[in-house]
Amino acid sequence: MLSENERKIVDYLSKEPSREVTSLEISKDLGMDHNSVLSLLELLKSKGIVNTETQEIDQVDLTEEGKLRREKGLPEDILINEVLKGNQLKVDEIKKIMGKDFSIAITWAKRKNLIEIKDGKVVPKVTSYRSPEYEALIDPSRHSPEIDTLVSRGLLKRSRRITSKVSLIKKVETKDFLNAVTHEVLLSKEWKKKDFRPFNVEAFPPFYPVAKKHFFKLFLEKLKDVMVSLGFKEVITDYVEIEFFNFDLLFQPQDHPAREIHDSFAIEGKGKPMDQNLVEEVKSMHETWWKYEWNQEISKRLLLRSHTTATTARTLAKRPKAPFKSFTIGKVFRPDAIDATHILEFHQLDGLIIEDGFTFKELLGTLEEIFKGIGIEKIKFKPAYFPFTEPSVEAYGLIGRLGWVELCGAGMLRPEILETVHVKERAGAWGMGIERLAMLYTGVDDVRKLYSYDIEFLRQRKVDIRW
Ligand SMILES: N[C@@H](Cc1ccccc1)C(=O)O
Repeated sequence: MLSENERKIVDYLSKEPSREVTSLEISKDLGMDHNSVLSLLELLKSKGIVNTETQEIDQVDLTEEGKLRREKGLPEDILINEVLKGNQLKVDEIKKIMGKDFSIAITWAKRKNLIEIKDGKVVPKVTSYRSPEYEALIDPSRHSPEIDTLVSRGLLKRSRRITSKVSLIKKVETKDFLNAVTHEVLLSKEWKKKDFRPFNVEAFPPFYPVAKKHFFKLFLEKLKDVMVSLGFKEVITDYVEIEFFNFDLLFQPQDHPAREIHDSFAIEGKGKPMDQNLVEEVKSMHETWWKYEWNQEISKRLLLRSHTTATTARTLAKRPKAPFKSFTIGKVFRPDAIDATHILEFHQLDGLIIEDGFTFKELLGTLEEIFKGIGIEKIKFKPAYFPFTEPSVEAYGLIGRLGWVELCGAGMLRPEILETVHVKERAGAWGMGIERLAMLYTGVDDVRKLYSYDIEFLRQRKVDIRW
């Protein structure tokens, strides 16, 4: 049984059965894609209807640059024309006329001995010129010795193409089948005279992939779901931040190396004026405890936030009423050398809990709950240091064959911070990096792949979390 396209080819070949034709001719005459013709011929061959003989033919095609040169002319041709027209032009004048083609034009004109340069002037050595390569560029299918030169100049490229020589070896009745039961077919009673085309019920249907969300986006959304289900409210603030929220409000002194705990991307300009009462409170807190002169100008400097704890600082500045639970997930920016585990912009999740009598133990318990939410059952804590929390810890999770993996930094917000924002209750905070977790759950071994646009790669990704 022949398909409609197979039949078209057989019909075409049957017109002049003794003539040998090529797949390229079939493709051109029947208006079918050449690759489809090749695969249809393979089918016909396997059914013993045609014989094919594969040939490889060399062809040359114009490159993008070649197309341009064909339109505008070769640089040395343009140059020599200008020189002949302009009567001993200076090199500088030629430079102006030729623009960025100047050096290619001079190189080729000299190589071909068309010009010489004397006393800063370009002197022609011929009275007219048109390069033989240009003729070859107009019609690259003619085999001329210039083709090689054009290939080496990057104006033409060679490629090999597979074609087939085809001959019909079996006569087949190409029956005209009915494709469907239509109104006309019924009325004309055509169905009594002709057969219906049999369907191949074993053939695979074409694959139409259903669009889905980017797997990393999906991962971020799942994390949000966990936080929301634990009663945290989402807060979103901007990437461009003032040092006041990235550092000062978090009790990182301006003249202290702690300020350098994150190298950051500075941005030109200054931030808008802020709540001056809060500024005064922060100033006095820094000056009382760190004993230096706090400078408001420094706190106005702009940067790309280096941690999402800046969002927590902004939340605190609004003097939230306890009990209060918030989180943020967003990008942060730190200068670094990019490799499989480092990128300059990555995501963090920061959380904040304010509650009367909230304890350090409760903070650790909350973190355990969050990590359980994303399938990490075993967690341990190690003492750590952050300028804005005391006590501070780092949390580690036991993740499959990877062993203990660092998950986040956390601690009880320092009283110096809570006082400046007039929060009387106690507060816990934490910040965790997201990319590493996402890599663990999505089987990606290079952090850059989390941002991939490669459709094939993306189609194969799954977010594999039991939560
Ligand atoms: N901001 C810290 C993490 C952290 C947040 C909140 C409290 C304690 C630690 C970091 O980026 O490493």
